[in-house]
Amino acid sequence: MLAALSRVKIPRRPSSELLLRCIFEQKVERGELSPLTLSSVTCSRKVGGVRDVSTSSTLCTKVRGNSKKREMSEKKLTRHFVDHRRVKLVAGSGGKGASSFHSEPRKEWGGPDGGNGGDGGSIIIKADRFVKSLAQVVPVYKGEDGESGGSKNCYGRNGSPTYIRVPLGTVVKEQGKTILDMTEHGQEYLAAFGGAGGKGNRFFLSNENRSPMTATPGITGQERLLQLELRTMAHAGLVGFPNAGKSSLLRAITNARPAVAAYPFTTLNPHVGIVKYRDHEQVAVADIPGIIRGAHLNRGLGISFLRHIERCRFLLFVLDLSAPEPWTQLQHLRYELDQYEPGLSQRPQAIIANKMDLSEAQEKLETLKSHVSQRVIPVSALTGQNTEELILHLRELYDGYLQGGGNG
Ligand SMILES: Nc1nc2c(ncn2[C@@H]2O[C@H](COP(=O)(O)OP(=O)(O)OP(=O)(O)O)[C@@H](O)[C@H]2O)c(=O)[nH]1
Ligand SMILES: [Mg+2]
Repeated sequence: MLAALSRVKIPRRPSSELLLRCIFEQKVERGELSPLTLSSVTCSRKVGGVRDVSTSSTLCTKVRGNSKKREMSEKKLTRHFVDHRRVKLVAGSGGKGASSFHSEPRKEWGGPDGGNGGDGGSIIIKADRFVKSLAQVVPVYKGEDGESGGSKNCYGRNGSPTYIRVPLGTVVKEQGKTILDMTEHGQEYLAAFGGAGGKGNRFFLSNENRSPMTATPGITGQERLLQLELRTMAHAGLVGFPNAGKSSLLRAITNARPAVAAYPFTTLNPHVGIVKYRDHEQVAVADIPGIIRGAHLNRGLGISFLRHIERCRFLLFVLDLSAPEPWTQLQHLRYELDQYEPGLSQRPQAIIANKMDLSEAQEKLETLKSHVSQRVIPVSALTGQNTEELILHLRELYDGYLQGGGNG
């Protein structure tokens, strides 16, 4: 029996992918995980060439690299990238005040000399542009306690503040309510106040009471339970059903390298790529994992990614022209976005008809155009065909956003 079993070949890769996906989806459902990639940003920093619309021939891309390598990187990123954390903060307590009396030879009644306790250390959340994910944030932070006061009027040392460094774009929430948005490098938020130090008996010295015995304990530090949430900060978001070719398109127009494969939910984390223009303007484009019907009810990869779309200034709806009715895809996508946040689908947008290299695409493109009022940009992410028009339109959207008071 065992020998027979050992002869059965079990395909290794598909099962491990399935396992990874199951684990991931379960974690996302439980709200423990909704990773978003850091690498993409790092990738995009590596971009050497400047995007120039007159050199469209360089835009043609192939799906490069071997699939094993890409898969590895995606797994690695899933493991290391964290965009959601619940943290318990307990600020340091104040040190207790001392109760003592000065005494030395020939000066027996020197009076009270108990010093005050030091203040407890506060906990401060600080935005840092060098931090790229919430992976370093631990579940519990305990502030440093203040030291107790001593005799001879010695004051206790204050507890030093504890800093929690978070990436730009982190939203701090308490009981589901947004408290603040960390958008600037160096921005600080005093999240939990340290307790005040207790008073030593010297403090209670008065004309009425020349030898007070009283000394007070320090006050306990503030306790809070906060949620930290990291949202993608990209100008444009590629929104589409799984397999529509979003990742391929990001590869075609930027130097980011998200994984591309012929099965749905290849992309598990948003990737950000940068389109560079000759005048040094840069537009960040995010490849967001595929959205399916019912995503607003947390189906598929669910709500966690709709959260990232919310942050994008404009949307690029990517439609798969090899699908039987690409225009229904668009309706479903809009519906999902609006269910998540009313009006979200009305952001400045472009409709991208992808996979134009396929034979039946041209016909469907005409039908699609008759179904929608917005501009439709036909492209092929695989061959790079017409990505130039997309890049130009992206710039128009970006300029429109800047004129509308955006600060990039
Ligand atoms: N023929 C053709 N195939 C394409 C084109 N763009 C993407 N594909 C193929 O479509 C499949 C899916 O592409 P991806 O870029 O992974 O799609 P995606 O939208 O990122 O998918 P998810 O990450 O699963 O949401 C891959 O097999 C691609 O090679 C295109 O323009 N033409
Ligand atoms: Mg993808």
